Amino acid sequence: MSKPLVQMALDSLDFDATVALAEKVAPHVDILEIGTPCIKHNGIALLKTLRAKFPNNKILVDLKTMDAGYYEAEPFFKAGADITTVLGTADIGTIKGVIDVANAYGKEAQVDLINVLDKGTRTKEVAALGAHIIGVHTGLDQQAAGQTPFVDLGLVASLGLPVKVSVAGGIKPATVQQVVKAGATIVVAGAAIYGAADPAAAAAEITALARAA
Ligand SMILES: O=C([C@H](O)CO)[C@H](O)[C@H](O)COP(=O)(O)O
Repeated sequence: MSKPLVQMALDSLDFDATVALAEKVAPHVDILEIGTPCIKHNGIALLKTLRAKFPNNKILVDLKTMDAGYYEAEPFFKAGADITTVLGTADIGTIKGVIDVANAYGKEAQVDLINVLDKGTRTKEVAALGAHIIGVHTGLDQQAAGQTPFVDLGLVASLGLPVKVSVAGGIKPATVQQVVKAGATIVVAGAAIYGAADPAAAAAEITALARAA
C-alpha cells in the first residue's frame, strides 16, 4: 500500500500570510490546499502565485463547487490546480462536470461529502462516475458543534471502492495514525498546523506520524 499523503489546509483570508505560511510548510507536506474562504477572498491569482513558487507540491483548490461544474473548475485546472473539490450535495451532473474537466486536464476531482445525508450511496454513485478522491469532511462549523469525521471515515473506507479517501476535520497529531489505520489515504490538517507555534515542525510531525502508521 502506498504511503498516505498529507495535505495542509491554508484557511487564512490574507494573501501574503498564506504565501508566507506555505513557504514554511510546503517542504513538509505533499499537498497545499487553498481553503474555501481563502480562494473565495483571493481568487485565482493566489493559485498562480503558489503554483509558481511550489512546483514540487500538489495544489488542491477547495472550490466546493455546487453548480456549473466544468465551467467553474476549468480555469483553476488551466492555472495549475492538481485537484479541485465539488460538493457531494451538488447535482450529479455538476459532479460529473468536475470529473470530466479534471480528466480533460489529467488532474483529479474530489467529491466533498460534507452535509451529504446518505454518504454510502453518494460515494458509490460518484465512484461509478470516476471520482478520483472522496472527501470525508467535518467542516469548521460542524467541528464547533462537536462533530468529528471518524465514523463517516469508517463507513466510506468499508465500501472498499477503488478511490482515494481524504479525511479532514480537526485532524491533529493525536488522531493522524487513527485515521490512516481507518483507511484514509490523504490526511488533511489545517488548524493543527497553522495554529501551531511552529507550523513547519507541526507539519513535519503530522507527516512523520502518517507515514509511520
Ligand atoms: O475545508 C476546510 C473548511 O471547509 C474551510 O475551508 C478546512 O480546510 C478543513 O476542515 C481542514 O481544516 P481543519 O479542520 O482545521 O484541519
